Amino acid sequence: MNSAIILAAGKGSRMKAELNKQYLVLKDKPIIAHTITVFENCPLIDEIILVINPEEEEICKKRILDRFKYKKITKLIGGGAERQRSVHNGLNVVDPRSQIVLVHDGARPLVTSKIIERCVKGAQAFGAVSAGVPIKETIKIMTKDRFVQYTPKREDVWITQTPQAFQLEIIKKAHDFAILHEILGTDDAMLVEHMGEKVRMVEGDYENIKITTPEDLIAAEAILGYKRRL
Ligand SMILES: Nc1ccn([C@@H]2O[C@H](COP(=O)(O)OP(=O)(O)OP(=O)(O)O)[C@@H](O)[C@H]2O)c(=O)n1
Ligand SMILES: C[C@](O)(CO)[C@H](O)COP(=O)(O)O
Repeated sequence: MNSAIILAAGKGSRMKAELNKQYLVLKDKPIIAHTITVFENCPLIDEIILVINPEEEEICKKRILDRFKYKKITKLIGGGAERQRSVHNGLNVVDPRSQIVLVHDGARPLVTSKIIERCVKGAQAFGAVSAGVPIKETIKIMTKDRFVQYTPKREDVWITQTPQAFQLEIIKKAHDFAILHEILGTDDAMLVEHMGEKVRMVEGDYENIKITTPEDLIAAEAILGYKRRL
């Protein structure tokens, strides 16, 4: 069986909206509802653990759970001050029978079943994978005083997305390692890297954007509109 931890416990501060960005409407439903629906409809996913801000439990129940009546959400749990803490809280309640655990940003509503499938198969084969896409720009690594240190070769650089998928024992070990060594990462793959384990990149999609700032909402509306016309 495979579990998905969907993260929605952030503050959405960069979105500068009245409401946490997860509950902003994108086309016909809240952002988080788009995200959960993809996992709900993916045959490779058996359970969904939804991680929310406990202060938003009522809004989540009223606007999401009572309205869409998802069958695969087995647990609704509180997140933490950092994304990593939210993931850790999710890991604590994953069904122990799970082989693969996916961690996904609730703020990435344009994820697809195909990306999920690639992540599950990748984690089965390699132990730890992250969705991602090759960069299209040129990247500069800077010094502290903002001078260019060097320019990595474009073919060596990908943009990390989610889902990130892991064999259960690997990701649990990585989070315990991070706590022991006081490592705070911006993604879960980084914690596995810090343990000296390999992480394989699998093909995400340029449309699998993270809705972080207002213009991302405009982009997501446009992508959804375009996809509906296909
Ligand atoms: N303590 C946190 C921080 C983030 N997240 C989730 O992790 C995903 C990626 O984080 P990000 O896009 O940075 O969301 P926020 O932290 O809410 O945004 P901001 O940094 O603008 O406040 C989001 O779905 C967010 O809800 C979480 O569950 N718990
Ligand atoms: C996990 C992630 O989406 C990979 O790109 C990203 O690191 C999340 O960062 P955020 O600051 O929590 O948005």
